[in-house]
Amino acid sequence: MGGEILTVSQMYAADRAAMDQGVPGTLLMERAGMAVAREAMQLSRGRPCPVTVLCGPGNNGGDGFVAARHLAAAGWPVRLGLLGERLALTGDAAWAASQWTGPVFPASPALLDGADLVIDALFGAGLNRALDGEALVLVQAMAAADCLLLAVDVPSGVAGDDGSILGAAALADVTVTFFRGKPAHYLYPARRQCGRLVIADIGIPESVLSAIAPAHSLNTPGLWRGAFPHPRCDGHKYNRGHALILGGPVMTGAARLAARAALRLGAGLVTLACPPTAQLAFSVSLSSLIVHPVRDAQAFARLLDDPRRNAILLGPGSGADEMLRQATLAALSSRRSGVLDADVFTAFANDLHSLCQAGLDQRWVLTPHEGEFARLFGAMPGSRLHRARSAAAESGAIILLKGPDTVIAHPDGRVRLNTNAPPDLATAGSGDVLSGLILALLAQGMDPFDAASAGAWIHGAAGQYCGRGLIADDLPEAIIPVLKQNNL
Ligand SMILES: NC(=O)C1=CN([C@@H]2O[C@H](COP(=O)(O)OP(=O)(O)OC[C@H]3O[C@@H](n4cnc5c(N)ncnc54)[C@H](OP(=O)(O)O)[C@@H]3O)[C@@H](O)[C@H]2O)[C@@H](O)CC1
Ligand SMILES: Nc1ncnc2c1ncn2[C@@H]1O[C@H](COP(=O)(O)OP(=O)(O)O)[C@@H](O)[C@H]1O
Ligand SMILES: [K+]
Repeated sequence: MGGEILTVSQMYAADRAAMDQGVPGTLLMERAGMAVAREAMQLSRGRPCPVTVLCGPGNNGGDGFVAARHLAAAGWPVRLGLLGERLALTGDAAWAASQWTGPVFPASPALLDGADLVIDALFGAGLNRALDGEALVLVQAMAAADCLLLAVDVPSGVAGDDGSILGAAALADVTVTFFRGKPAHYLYPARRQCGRLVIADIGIPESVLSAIAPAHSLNTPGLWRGAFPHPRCDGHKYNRGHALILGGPVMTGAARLAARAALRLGAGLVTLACPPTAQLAFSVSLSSLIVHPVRDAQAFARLLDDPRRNAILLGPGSGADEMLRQATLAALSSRRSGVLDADVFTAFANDLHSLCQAGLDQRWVLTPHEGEFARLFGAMPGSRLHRARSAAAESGAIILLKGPDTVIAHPDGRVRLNTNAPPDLATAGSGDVLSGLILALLAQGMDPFDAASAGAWIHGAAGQYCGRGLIADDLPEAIIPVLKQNNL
């Protein structure tokens, strides 16, 4: 199954396209409900246990009716509660209810008493306003219940497109969705509420995707493996790229981490330009690093006269001063590619305009965390997905918005969501390693959107490899095993 991510309206379009190709809606719902029942049986380890299915007024509820029927047929004692009137059900959901021969109780928290497993089929893609009244009470009761919870499509209360929670959503053990994942399955806070995600095949033909042309996908190696740089057997260090990093006078660790990561990921040479006062600190840190003292931004700009220095990183530990501003503007006007990180966002706070005027475009990757993002782009409304997309469109650059659910956005509207990063990566200097990884790939000529994607994924994989107790210094050392294990 591909890593495309469908918005709610795209999922409805996929349903419609499947029906247009002759797959009846009732069959889609039957398969959806069967997939839910199958997971419910697995969750209860194949041993029949008391199940409560809470069904809502739409097709999510319809899936619940189908799942209830299959569970009951397989010997699970099922109680079914419906929010709303049975006679008010329409379409496929009405059909699904007609196939259920057991009693239909009014949905109420009391139905959860004695259940070992609850199936949350209240609302899925059709949630269009914040939960309140009875619906909110039911979701709160599920959240408080001491039993296994399986969510149909999404935990009810989750907004499918942006991962926000509209009022409340219970923490599911498993969420079963259909055909493809939706943004909420990968974006916090909703991602946490989903538990383990199962994507079930319900017979929607893959071919419907070509007309839908999803702009969002999971960041998987399949997207960029073919473009991943490898050393040529007849090559030399210069055709593996020469990366240039601007270090600063005080926080030298950040640029050192980035440099180490860039060397490990295959940049042929890495030059670190720094104030003369910091030369010693950089020189003793890494023998394979070229250290170049620069007194001012003009001296830094002169390093760009050598066209072999083909990728630039500014920001980590650079110091948010006028020198960084001028060096950044010089780098942008040199028509190279590169990464802007950390102090650049402070030096250009609320001044995206100057970066754009100097030549910011899609050869550049910006890697802010939330705080840095707000510094450069101001307080934008909306989800992280929406904001990263808007910022990419506004700046013309690749935006990699860091966090547990890193969003990588291209100005043309494409978005990749990176989901392999463990929380252990939330440690000082880990972002500097990430910018060094992306820098190395840019230096080796990789397309910037792919370089950002591959860098984020390898960063996550390195985090997983190190596991608990990792510090940022460990990450560059994990690059060799990560590359080996993943045939990169
Ligand atoms: N063939 C298919 O299409 C397939 C679809 N599939 C399944 O369908 C699901 C989508 O179904 P759906 O579109 O019917 O939406 P659903 O999530 O059931 O909710 C709609 C209802 O909820 C109500 N409502 C909304 N917000 C509310 C609130 N805050 N508080 C209270 N009520 C609220 C809303 O009321 P209204 O706004 O009309 O007043 C309406 O009655 C999808 O998630 C998947 O599980 C699968 O079977 C695969 C095949
Ligand atoms: N909870 C988390 N789960 C997974 N990854 C995380 C989490 N928190 C932070 N990260 C990742 O760790 C890195 C931290 O970067 P950053 O905040 O720039 O740190 P620093 O400035 O110290 O280098 C980013 O790549 C971010 O995506
Ligand atoms: K649900």
